[in-house]
Amino acid sequence: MTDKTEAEDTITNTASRSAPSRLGRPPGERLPGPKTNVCSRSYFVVVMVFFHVYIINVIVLLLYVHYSSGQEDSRPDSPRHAPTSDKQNAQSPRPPSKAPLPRHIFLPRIEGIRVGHVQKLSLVPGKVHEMRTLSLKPLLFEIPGFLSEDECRIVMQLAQLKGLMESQLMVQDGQEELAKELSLSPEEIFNLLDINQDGQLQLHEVYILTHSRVRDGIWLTPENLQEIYVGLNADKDENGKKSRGKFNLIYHDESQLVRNSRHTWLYQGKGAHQVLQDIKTRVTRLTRLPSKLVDLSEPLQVVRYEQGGHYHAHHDSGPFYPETACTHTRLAANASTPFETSCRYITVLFYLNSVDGGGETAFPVADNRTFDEVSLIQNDVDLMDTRRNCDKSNLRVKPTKGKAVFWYNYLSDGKGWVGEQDEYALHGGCVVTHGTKWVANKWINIDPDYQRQARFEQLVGRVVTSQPKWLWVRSQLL
Ligand SMILES: O=C(O)CCC(=O)C(=O)O
Ligand SMILES: [Fe+2]
Repeated sequence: MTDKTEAEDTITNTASRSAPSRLGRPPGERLPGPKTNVCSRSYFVVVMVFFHVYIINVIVLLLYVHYSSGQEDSRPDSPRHAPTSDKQNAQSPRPPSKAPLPRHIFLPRIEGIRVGHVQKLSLVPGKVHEMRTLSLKPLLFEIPGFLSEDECRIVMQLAQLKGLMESQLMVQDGQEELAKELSLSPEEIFNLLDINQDGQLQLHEVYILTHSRVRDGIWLTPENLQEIYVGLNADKDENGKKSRGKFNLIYHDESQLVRNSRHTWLYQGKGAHQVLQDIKTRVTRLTRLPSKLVDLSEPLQVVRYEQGGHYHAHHDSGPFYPETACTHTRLAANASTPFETSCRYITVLFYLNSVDGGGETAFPVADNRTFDEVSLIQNDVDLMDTRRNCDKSNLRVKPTKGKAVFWYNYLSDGKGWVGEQDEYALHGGCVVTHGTKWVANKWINIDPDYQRQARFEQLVGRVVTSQPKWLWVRSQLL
């Protein structure tokens, strides 16, 4: 070939230079004949084609990475659904927009089959756990030996090291301070409850009172309520003073607390004691939920009851209405909502020791045919009273070291997400008659409002690079 281009020349030269010894030719010597030129030209074309394709691929890839990360940074909600202005892009972090996020998670729910059904689980290498269905309403299971003896001991020791505080249900530090600062007299407290200020507590006010026993950390027995109510109505001249006196007694009696225990919180994320991280991993396997949901849930709560300690029946989660916000996702709530509740989809309760006497976990209405709130208190028998009426509960779980029980506090919405609160999930800790009782709670928080949960995850995902994963600066949950 005589009309060979400069490029071809370069290629043939390069080719000949690159393999002198194998071909047994001195460096710089050209391959003879036209066949060689044809070969080198096609070789050149093939190489160039590959080279260009490769370069184009790299450019396309770089452009894709550039644009997709830019979109994520600048659009907190959805790259496809929520285009934002440049001004918004300059601010970080920005409030979540209302654009709906596509659903990509469907929550698995373990089937109970029937009461007594046993399923084998592989949660830790070399060990098989057995999970037994305890009730279908609520969906409740027990797993003996979920924690080893060492794990129980370490969790209790870590809790002691951290220090346990008085569990005054729903009375937050700030409120205690506030109450002290206000130094309310029993009369003033009475007036606070007497909504219509007519000097009497009407049925609906008593109702609020009975329900506010959970809110205010005070437990009122049916007799107490009756005394207040009947007393007020019986003698119109005297009733005010009489009832207020009784109210005084009730309000200051410590044994009337909704809960009589001490507790602390143990962080389970990176850097935490290995046992705590292992427990979190095991819970993720047990519940089959995406690990992100478990990671973003509350820390482990460790509780210690002394002899005489109890926890009256309660729900770990509140009911959910459109205007209710979940405590854990309030960061992602668009507007301030009038009600806030803890949204604990699942409770995993671990028994860290075997209790000498009492201390069972009672489920007063488990597997009842129907749920009837009114029948919880009948003929002076208050099924929610775990100091007196645990023996009348439908189901009681004995605290045995290492055992875990877990249940769903919400029903499914039938579409793979969280539905309504399960009223049958009512439970409490029976009074400890001998010794002490140690338990730990792992709650898995999921917002029944999918959009809010997804926005919360997005927001937290962006903040965690510089801050600890757990954003409950001061938990309101007990
Ligand atoms: O102590 C128990 O058995 C129950 C504890 C409990 O329900 C709770 O801590 O929320
Ligand atoms: Fe509970």
